[in-house]
Amino acid sequence: MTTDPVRWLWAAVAVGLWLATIALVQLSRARARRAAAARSAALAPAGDAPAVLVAFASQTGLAEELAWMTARSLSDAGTTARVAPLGDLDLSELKAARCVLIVASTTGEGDAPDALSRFVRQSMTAPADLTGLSYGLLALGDRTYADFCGFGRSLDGWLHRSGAAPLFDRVEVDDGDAGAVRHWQHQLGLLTGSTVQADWTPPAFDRWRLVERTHLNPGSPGGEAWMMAFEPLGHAPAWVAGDIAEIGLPTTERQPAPGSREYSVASLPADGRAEFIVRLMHRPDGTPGLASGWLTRDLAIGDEVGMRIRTNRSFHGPSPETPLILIGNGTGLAGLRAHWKARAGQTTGQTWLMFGERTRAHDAFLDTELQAALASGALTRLDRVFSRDAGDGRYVQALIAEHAADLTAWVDRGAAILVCGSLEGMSKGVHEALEAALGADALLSLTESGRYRRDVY
Ligand SMILES: Cc1cc2nc3c(=O)[nH]c(=O)nc-3n(C[C@H](O)[C@H](O)[C@H](O)COP(=O)(O)O)c2cc1C
Repeated sequence: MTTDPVRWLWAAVAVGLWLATIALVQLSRARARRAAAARSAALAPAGDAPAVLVAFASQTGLAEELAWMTARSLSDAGTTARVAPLGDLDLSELKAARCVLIVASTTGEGDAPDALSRFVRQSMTAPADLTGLSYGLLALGDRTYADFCGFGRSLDGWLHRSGAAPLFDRVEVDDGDAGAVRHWQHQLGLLTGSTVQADWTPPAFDRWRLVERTHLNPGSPGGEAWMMAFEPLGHAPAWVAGDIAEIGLPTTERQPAPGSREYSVASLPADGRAEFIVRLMHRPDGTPGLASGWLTRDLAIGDEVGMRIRTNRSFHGPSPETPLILIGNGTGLAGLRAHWKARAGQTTGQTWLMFGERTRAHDAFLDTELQAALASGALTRLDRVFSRDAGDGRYVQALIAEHAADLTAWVDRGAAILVCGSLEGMSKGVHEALEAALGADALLSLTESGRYRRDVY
């Protein structure tokens, strides 16, 4: 044993530090426990208070799917949850919820999903009084767009200005990034005090086999467009017109991480197959696009792919009696086709298709089928425009201007409008043409009542 007083002094200091560290750790653990308890209290339905609200703002269905997974996580941890579209809530309902978890995607150019247009106009133009409301926000976006998570961010700012208190920092998800989604799950775990988190991997992909591939536009000045048909091997899911398929990409050297691409489904379960229109894309160096090159070039008839079909509520059609105006360009014909097929053979309101592509000679996609649909009454009217044809040079929006009076009459009779195709150029041009034909207010109220819907990409 040492008798050196300096060593004794150092030993005493070391023991003191050690004790202080333990005390600090315990204090911070107690603080963390108190914070977790406070957050759980924010979640736990007090008395007969309603369940925790999980709200979603979704354009193509992913935010909705994640909202349901969030609710399931909460209920697995013993916290009752209810799911609602954010756009259907008014401010008093939101405030009364006291605790809301929101999954919000961004669409267009940093915009809110279409179903939120009324909410944005009526509720978000100025700060509201949401004091007493706690919220967690999962913002979905994609960094390849200029305004990453634009809507999620403005929603967060508005909630904050309205006096609502964030439970944790906004979680931003870039293109479905699994790490960010796990972070959201972790936050849910802290809220509910549950450490076990069910696996959130989305439903497994079903196996499908490529059975047919047809070149729709040989000789076109534009990129090749292919109609591709897949048959299910085993389980065949149910879906409706407007839904979206995710096709799994093979992992290769160029694509080491598993990925998927989304396509509008052009057929219905009754067809016994899932059909898509795929445009062969090229990268700046001229090589075929990763997914489109694989689908239209490398995949052979008989080859298998993994695929799952996702509900895309914001592009579902109206009731059969409602007159329907379908507007689109290029591969957007796929999403529209499922709609007129769904109305074939039913007593329906009239169905009018407006379609734009490059040349009549090479790009009159599915012409034989369109003529048959006209003959059978599945389509009642067809107008097409070909932008590269001599003396024409107009895009699909030109048809709206040209037939504005008829279009207005259809809308006055209750028609719904579905638009499918490219975001750049087409959807903006079509939107402006519809505003010019119908008036901005009328178009807004069509959006709000779900009679104007878009699936643009
Ligand atoms: C037409 C379109 C426009 C988009 N615009 C943006 C955007 O401006 N900013 C962004 O961060 N993400 C944008 N995204 C990416 C979406 O936010 C992302 O795909 C999200 O997961 C979609 O979720 P949802 O299925 O719930 O709508 C856009 C996606 C599409 C299809």
